[in-house]
Amino acid sequence: MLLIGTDLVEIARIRKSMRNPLFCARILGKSEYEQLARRGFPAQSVAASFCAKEAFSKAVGTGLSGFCLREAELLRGPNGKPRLQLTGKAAHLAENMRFSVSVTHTAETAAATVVGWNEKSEMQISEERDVPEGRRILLNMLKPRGPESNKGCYGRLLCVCGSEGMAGAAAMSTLSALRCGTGIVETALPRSIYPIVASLAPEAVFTLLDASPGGDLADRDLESLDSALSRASACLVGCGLGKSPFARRTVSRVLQTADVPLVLDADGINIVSEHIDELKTVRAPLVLTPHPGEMARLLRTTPEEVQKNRELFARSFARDLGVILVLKGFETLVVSPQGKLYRNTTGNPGMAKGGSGDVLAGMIASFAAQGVDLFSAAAGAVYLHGLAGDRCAGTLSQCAMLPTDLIGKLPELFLELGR
Ligand SMILES: NC(=O)C1=CN([C@@H]2O[C@H](COP(=O)(O)OP(=O)(O)OC[C@H]3O[C@@H](n4cnc5c(N)ncnc54)[C@H](OP(=O)(O)O)[C@@H]3O)[C@@H](O)[C@H]2O)[C@@H](O)CC1
Ligand SMILES: Nc1ncnc2c1ncn2[C@@H]1O[C@H](COP(=O)(O)OP(=O)(O)O)[C@@H](O)[C@H]1O
Ligand SMILES: [Mg+2]
Repeated sequence: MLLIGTDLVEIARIRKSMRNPLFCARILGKSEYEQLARRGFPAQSVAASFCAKEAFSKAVGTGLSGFCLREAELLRGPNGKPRLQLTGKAAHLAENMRFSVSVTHTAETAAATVVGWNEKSEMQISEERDVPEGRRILLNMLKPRGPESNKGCYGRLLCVCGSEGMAGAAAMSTLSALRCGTGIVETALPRSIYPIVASLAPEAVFTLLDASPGGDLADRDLESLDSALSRASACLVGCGLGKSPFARRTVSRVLQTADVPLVLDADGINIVSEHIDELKTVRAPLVLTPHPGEMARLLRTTPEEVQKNRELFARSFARDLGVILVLKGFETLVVSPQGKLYRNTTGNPGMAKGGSGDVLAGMIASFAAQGVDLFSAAAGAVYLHGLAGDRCAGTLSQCAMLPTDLIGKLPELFLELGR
């Protein structure tokens, strides 16, 4: 976009106005006033300044009432070249624009022409406007990896996930966390499923837990869990954990002791939904990632009611409990306790398969472990997870695509994001 404004003034008219001693102070900005004062306020130069202001007002299309005249100053560089210096409302009007000015005069008249153009090309502006919010969040939060960085720079995520019968949930959350760049992923799981998960995720390290003979978490394991938590920069609890006494004690221990960001998913949510006020006593920053069924358990209502009131319920839950809430499903919502809301635009029904949520939980937790603020970690992961889903649908079909395919798509997407 190109803007142009021009103005012509009788110098005699300005000379007359200058008989009022306040005239120059009223129309000239501070630097402009000082430059002209040093030259004894020549009337033709004051007239040129006046023209430049009027020409600028025509270029931006506001007229002289759109800003204070002192805010558009005509200054001269050491070589005499004029330029416009804009402050206040005038600078605001000129946002993202650059201006050039040219002035001239004869014995009777002074004139100025102002030309303005976009600092960024039309294409750049339209490209930026077209970048979806989720992608902007992702690009802001994913810093390029420094050449001398090491795994310690990318966080240590503790995943407390999996149980006999649901080893897959532990594997999928561990793998997706690894694929999102965390330095170390440590997964705490029942000893019986360790060989399965370790063979699927050889990069992870493991803490093995044994249920006591009564089916509860053994005292020895409480120590292992505490020690793993003390090493972690974030923790994910709940994917495929079940609701056994062992799972309940594990969730409660993590909630009570963690002071790093916590992602609570699946059975982590199901377990706290039985005594939801416990969430108010948790010191750690929290993200909860319920699907509508889990949200219904949290609110003691039905999934149908949740679906009818998604935004209202998500907002009030996040506010009342002081947590980030990710209400999953078509157009997943991410809401902060302060009322910030992200509505996702990616994803498709091909993701409506057991395991998609476990993949998402690992992604959010991975970003949180790398130090990304929890709202961005959640919104960025939700966007990326849906984008992976859309790509998978395009190549594998909504029918045949699998949650593990979402993890397989991540490298291609990170490459496109330049990370
Ligand atoms: N391979 C593995 O190891 C896997 C392990 N997994 C692990 O399984 C555990 C149980 O988790 P889960 O989500 O499968 O069961 P659950 O909480 O009872 O939810 C179902 C209920 O919620 C409702 N509902 C759900 N979505 C809804 C929607 N969009 N919109 C509306 N309603 C919806 C649904 O209602 P319905 O439609 O049936 O009336 C039903 O009542 C958990 O630990 C998880 O991590 C799984 O991740 C799979 C892969
Ligand atoms: N129709 C849909 N459109 C977009 N995303 C969907 C759709 N159905 C499911 N998903 C996404 O798939 C994931 C399912 O999570 P969840 O129900 O917890 O699965 P699971 O626990 O089986 O792993 C969520 O991220 C959800 O938003
Ligand atoms: Mg789930």
